[in-house]
Amino acid sequence: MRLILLAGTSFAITQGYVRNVPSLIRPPFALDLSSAKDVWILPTEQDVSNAVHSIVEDAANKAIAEKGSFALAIPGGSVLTVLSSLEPKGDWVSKTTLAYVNHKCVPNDDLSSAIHAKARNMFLDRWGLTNVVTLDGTADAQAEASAYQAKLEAIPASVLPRDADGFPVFDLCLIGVGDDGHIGSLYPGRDEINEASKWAIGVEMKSPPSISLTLPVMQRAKQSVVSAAGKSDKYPKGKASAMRLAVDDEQVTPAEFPACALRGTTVWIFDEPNGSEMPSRQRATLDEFLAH
Ligand SMILES: O=C1O[C@H](COP(=O)(O)O)[C@@H](O)[C@H](O)[C@H]1O
Repeated sequence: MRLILLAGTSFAITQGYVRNVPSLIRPPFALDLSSAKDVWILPTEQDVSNAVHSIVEDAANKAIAEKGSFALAIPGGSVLTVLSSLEPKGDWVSKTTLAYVNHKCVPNDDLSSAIHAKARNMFLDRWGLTNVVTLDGTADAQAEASAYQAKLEAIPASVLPRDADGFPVFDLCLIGVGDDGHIGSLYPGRDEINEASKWAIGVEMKSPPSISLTLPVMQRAKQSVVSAAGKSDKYPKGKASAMRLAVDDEQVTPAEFPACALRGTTVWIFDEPNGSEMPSRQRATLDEFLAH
């Protein structure tokens, strides 16, 4: 892909298409909208869960070996269920700083809608992970987003490194995707996906509102992962069509389907049903994934 910068507007040329991508690109990050390269379709939901567990532990061990700490960002939804069956090995938990990719602006102990309350209940308390960047628990999304960014900025760069553009670089970012293509709380058809300088933003689309990490932060994680496996009450048919749009459809834009903006930077892991609309994609066993 080639990038042409013209009078403050960026055009990405991908596979013969010219796309107008206003202010989304903050060098040196190119928005690569060609098909995602790092896509794994594993046989079962359990395989996907095991693959994510392995990624978390490997990323933690590697980060701790390199810099003595592990900076992890997690979303809500099905990823919480995946993490709830992880039994941490070794002592990486005590060296982990956890942040949320997105979070509703509600009190942190609200078990019905606070990701933090759910995560505590499902695994954080059991793991003993207490070093968590939480919201203040108000309903003011803009103030919460500013405060969240300030809390992230206060984390030393030895724990949460910054890149050359000043953005934080999480060791691992697990990113939730909805079947409308939203990532974190960056929804289709809204301006938030274009945010190119803040680390966290307020999203007042639903009630209660949310905060979300921004696309540049998601893109800059050392490693980022989107997983989709099984079905849920929200997605009784799974997310097969959405995942195909996310990784393979070269016509969709981030404005229409934000998840496609992660193609160049993210590892995508699906079970067979959620990968079923990608018949030409290679299949792998869990062992092959773990050995790669
Ligand atoms: O709306 C949301 O959905 C995503 C995806 O949820 P999932 O249950 O389908 O994995 C979630 O990650 C995010 O936190 C939530 O706000």
